[in-house]
Amino acid sequence: MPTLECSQHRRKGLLKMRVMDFATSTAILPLLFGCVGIFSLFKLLQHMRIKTYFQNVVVVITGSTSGLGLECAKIFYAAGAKLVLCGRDREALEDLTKELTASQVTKVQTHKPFMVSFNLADPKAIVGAAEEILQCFGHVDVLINNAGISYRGTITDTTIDVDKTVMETNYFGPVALTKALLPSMIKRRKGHIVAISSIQGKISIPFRSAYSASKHAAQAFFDCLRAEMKQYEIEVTVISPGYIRTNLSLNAVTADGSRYGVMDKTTAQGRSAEEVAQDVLTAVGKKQKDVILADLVPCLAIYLRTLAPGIFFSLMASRARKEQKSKDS
Ligand SMILES: NC(=O)C1=CN([C@@H]2O[C@H](COP(=O)(O)OP(=O)(O)OC[C@H]3O[C@@H](n4cnc5c(N)ncnc54)[C@H](OP(=O)(O)O)[C@@H]3O)[C@@H](O)[C@H]2O)C=CC1
Ligand SMILES: CCCCCCCCCCCCCCCC(=O)OCC(=O)COP(=O)(O)O
Repeated sequence: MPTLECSQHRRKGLLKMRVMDFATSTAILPLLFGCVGIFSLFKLLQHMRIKTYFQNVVVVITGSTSGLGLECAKIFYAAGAKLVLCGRDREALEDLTKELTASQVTKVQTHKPFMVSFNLADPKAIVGAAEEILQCFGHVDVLINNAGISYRGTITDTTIDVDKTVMETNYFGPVALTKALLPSMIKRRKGHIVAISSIQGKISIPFRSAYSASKHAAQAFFDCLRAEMKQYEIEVTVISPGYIRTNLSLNAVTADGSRYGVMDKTTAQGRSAEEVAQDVLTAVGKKQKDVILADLVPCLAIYLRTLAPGIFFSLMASRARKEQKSKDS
C-alpha cells in the first residue's frame, strides 16, 4: 500500500509540474512579456508626446527669477514653449531671457520669451499685469503659479502684517492672477492652471503657520477651481513638493518681517530644482490633477494626519517643544 500511495503522489507531482511547465511556456511568460512590452510602448509614446506637447504652447511662469521657477523657464523653453517670464526683478528677468536665447537648443523651434514684472503681493498690480501677459502672445495656454515666499516664526511673536504678506504672495496674488486670466481661457475653452504648493499645503508643521496656512488655502482654492472648470475643459494641477535646493529659506520672512537669510539644512539637502522642474513639466504634460513630489516620510506623514490625527498632532507638538528648546538654549 505505501508504494501505491507513493507512486500516486509522484504522479500527481509530475502532473502539477507539467501543468506549470505548460502554463509558463505557453501562456504566462508570453503574457508577461506582452504586458511589459505594451507598458514600455505606452511609456515611450507618452514620453514622445510630452516632448512635443509644449511646442508653441504659451506658458506663463511666475517667480521665474530664482529656484524652481527659473529651472521651469529653462525646461519649458527647451521644450519649445512660448514663455512669459514674471518676477519682481526686471534685471534678473532680462538676464534670464539673454541666457535662454543664447542657449543652444536643438531639435525644437524656440521662441524669445516676453517679460512682465510685477509684485504679486500688490493687489492693484495684478489686473494690469494680466492684461500685459495676454498681450504678449494673444492668449495663455498654461499659467504656472510658482512664485512664493516662506516664513519662520512663532505664532505669538508674528505680527499680523507678516501673515498678510505671506498670504498676499502665496494665496491672494496667485488667486487674483488666475481670476484675471480665466475669462480668456473660458472663452477659448482651453487652458491649464498650475499651482506650486508644498507638502505644507497638506500638513502643517510648527513655526511655519503663515506659510502652511497660505499653501493649505491654495490647495483648497485650486481643488475647487478644478471642479468648476471641468465644464470648460480647463485643467488644474496642484503640485506639492518636499524640500528643494533653492533660495526659499534665505528669502523667508521672520516674525517681525525681516529676511531670515539662512540656508536651512533641510533646504540645502533638498532635491535639485532642475529635477523638480522636469517633474513639473511631466505632470503638466500628463494633465495630472494632484501631484506629491516628496520622499517616503512626508508622504507617510500626510497619511498619518488623515488616518491617525492624534498621533500626528503629538509628533508635531514634540517637534515644536524640541525646536523651541534648541532655540532658547
Ligand atoms: N524650496 C523648497 O523647499 C520648496 C519650495 N516650494 C515652492 O516653490 C515655489 C518656488 O520657490 P523656490 O524656487 O523654492 O524659492 P525662491 O525663493 O528661490 O524663488 C521664489 C520666487 O518667487 C518670487 N517671488 C517672491 N515673492 C514675490 C512677490 N511678492 N511677487 C512676485 N514674485 C515673488 C521670487 O522673486 P524675487 O526674485 O523677486 O524675490 C522668486 O522668483 C514657491 O511657491 C515655494 O513655496 C514648495 C515646496 C518646497
Ligand atoms: C511611520 C509613519 C511616519 C510618519 C512621519 C511622522 C512625521 C514626520 C514629519 C515630517 C514632516 C515633513 C515636513 C516636510 C516639509 C516640506 O517638505 O516642506 C516643503 C517646503 O515647502 C519647505 O519650505 P520651508 O520654508 O519650510 O523650508
